[in-house]
Amino acid sequence: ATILNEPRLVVRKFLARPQHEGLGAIVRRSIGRFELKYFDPFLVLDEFSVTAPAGFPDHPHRGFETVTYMLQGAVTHEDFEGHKGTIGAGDLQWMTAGKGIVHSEMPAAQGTQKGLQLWINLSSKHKMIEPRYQEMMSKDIAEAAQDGIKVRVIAGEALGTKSPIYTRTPTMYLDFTLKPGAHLQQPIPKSWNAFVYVLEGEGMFGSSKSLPVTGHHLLLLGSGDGLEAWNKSSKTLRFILVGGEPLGEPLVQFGPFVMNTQEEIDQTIDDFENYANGFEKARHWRSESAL
Ligand SMILES: Nc1ccc(F)c(C(=O)c2c[nH]c3ncc(Cl)cc23)c1F
Ligand SMILES: [Fe+3]
Repeated sequence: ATILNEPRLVVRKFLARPQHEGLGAIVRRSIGRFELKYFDPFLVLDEFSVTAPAGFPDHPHRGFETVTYMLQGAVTHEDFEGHKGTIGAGDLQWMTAGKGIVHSEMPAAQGTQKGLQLWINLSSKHKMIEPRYQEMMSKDIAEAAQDGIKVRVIAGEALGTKSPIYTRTPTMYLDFTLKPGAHLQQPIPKSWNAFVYVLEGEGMFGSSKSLPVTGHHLLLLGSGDGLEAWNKSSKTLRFILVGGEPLGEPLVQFGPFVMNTQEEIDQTIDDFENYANGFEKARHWRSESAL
């Protein structure tokens, strides 16, 4: 049965290559790299790989959200409010930094920890809200399966299944696994920007005559009412589909500070250096993992 009237075509394709980030960590950055600095409302998509003692030691965030989804291993996060936890394979941490968070994100186990971290911008009216976490264990993430398709619904809705995650900036985040031969039609609100990031196997996206796309590739989708995908290979295909409502606001970014004007960035740097306006607890806090 045809669900989509106007399947979105792939308008740009990027191979995410490894680069250094944090302290000795490796990330494949697709959104946020030079050629694709911002895909409104998305600032960064990192496919990270980190092995102790490397990691992401104490660092701040203001003005956006980080969504960490573990694929292998585990990461312990710890912030300046004393909020601490470990996210293991399949677990999710949706962190709304708002007016300010200082935290560390370090390997929690031996071996290589792998996952995805997506940075979602907040609208000017939400940039200075109180920080907030929404955390889900793998077993609690909504799953649905149908016709050779399995979906884990991180945010939004798919195959009639909804996620409980509240997305301030309206967002969908779907983890799809397609068996050989499967064909997917997933609606996406027409006004949203959307992309696919392939994790495993090879798939066709947008048109069944398009070239197969393999892992570590980011595909920007054009206009239309949804994503159509095919797995015509003999292996399992796994990818994430992420979409969000563009904010359409000015963007001024200084590393982990994302505001709307240079003055707000200057003020943020001043707040951070003077432990003020949301960064008070950074004055005496150091993570236990600090070397
Ligand atoms: N500003 C800035 C500077 C340096 C960093 F390393 C970071 C940072 O923590 C991360 C960058 N990508 C990541 N993917 C996964 C995880 Cl768990 C953390 C990060 C950061 F935010
Ligand atoms: Fe962080």
